[in-house]
Amino acid sequence: MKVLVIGAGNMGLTYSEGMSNSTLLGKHNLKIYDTDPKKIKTLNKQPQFDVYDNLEDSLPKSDIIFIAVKPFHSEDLFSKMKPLINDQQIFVSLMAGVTIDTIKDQLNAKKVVRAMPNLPAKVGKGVTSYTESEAVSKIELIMVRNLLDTTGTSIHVNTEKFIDASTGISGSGPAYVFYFMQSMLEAALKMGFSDYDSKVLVSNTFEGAIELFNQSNLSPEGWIDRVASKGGTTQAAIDSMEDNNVKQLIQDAAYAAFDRAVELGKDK
Ligand SMILES: NC(=O)C1=CN([C@@H]2O[C@H](COP(=O)(O)OP(=O)(O)OC[C@H]3O[C@@H](n4cnc5c(N)ncnc54)[C@H](OP(=O)(O)O)[C@@H]3O)[C@@H](O)[C@H]2O)C=CC1
Ligand SMILES: O=C(O)[C@@H]1CCC=N1
Repeated sequence: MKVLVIGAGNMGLTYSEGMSNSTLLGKHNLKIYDTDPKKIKTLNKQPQFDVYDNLEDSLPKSDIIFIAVKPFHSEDLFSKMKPLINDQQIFVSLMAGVTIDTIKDQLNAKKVVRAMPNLPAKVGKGVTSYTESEAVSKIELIMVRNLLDTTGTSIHVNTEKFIDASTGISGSGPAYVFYFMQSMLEAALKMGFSDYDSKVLVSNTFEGAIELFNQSNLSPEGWIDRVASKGGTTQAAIDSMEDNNVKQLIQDAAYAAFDRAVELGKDK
């Protein structure tokens, strides 16, 4: 099985690294194509990849093709790919918004998997949702899932609505967590802690809370109750968040990302 990754940016390179570290693909079965000469130069120093600066030499002989360019580059890319593809190839799009129908139409492809990963894939802790066009067989879907799982874990969804929805939860989600971290870091700095101490306080608080959550059956609300004493400091913080409608604002943000994913699909 030969795999080609198109676009060696955040996601494309992350997936390439994940797949190259697994035993699924032998040597010279993983190719990367990018248009940026600087990226090509850097990648050429990494022996685990076969690096290409053109589609003619990389695309026709590949079985599974990951597409990891920005959505607004897809139309131009598809027009260049179209004359070089065949009906047996499977195209796995990691792009936000771009629908399976758009890919089938603009690329003239039959077998398409649409996936929504997230950036913790870089450390093997990614979560990817995916769904497929009718022409993708069960065996082919298992092969794709195995590749997706090289970067963490995955969930299969039955409709593309859930790909757009998961963009609002897990795809963009790491940025919401970082936003929360940044806010706490800024509060710690304001209180007078050094950069280093602020980082230690905040990052260990996040890590510890996630670990507690993962090792129990308790909901986040259940854990809040364990932290908060009646009339105490945590209750003061939670009351402040509730008074300011923070929960609703976070939900609104997730829906804004979901809506934007749908909108990106309509732009095509
Ligand atoms: N970043 C994230 O956390 C997530 C991203 N995604 C999706 O992944 C996709 C890629 O995002 P990301 O990795 O962040 O983007 P990047 O801009 O980091 O990477 C895209 C890469 O593709 C290159 N490129 C552009 N046009 C072409 C082309 N025609 N042929 C080959 N390579 C090309 C770009 O080069 P150049 O820089 O010169 O344009 C760049 O190196 C997006 O569609 C996004 O929606 C999904 C989930 C999470
Ligand atoms: O912001 C974006 O559009 C992409 C999709 C999900 C995360 N990054």
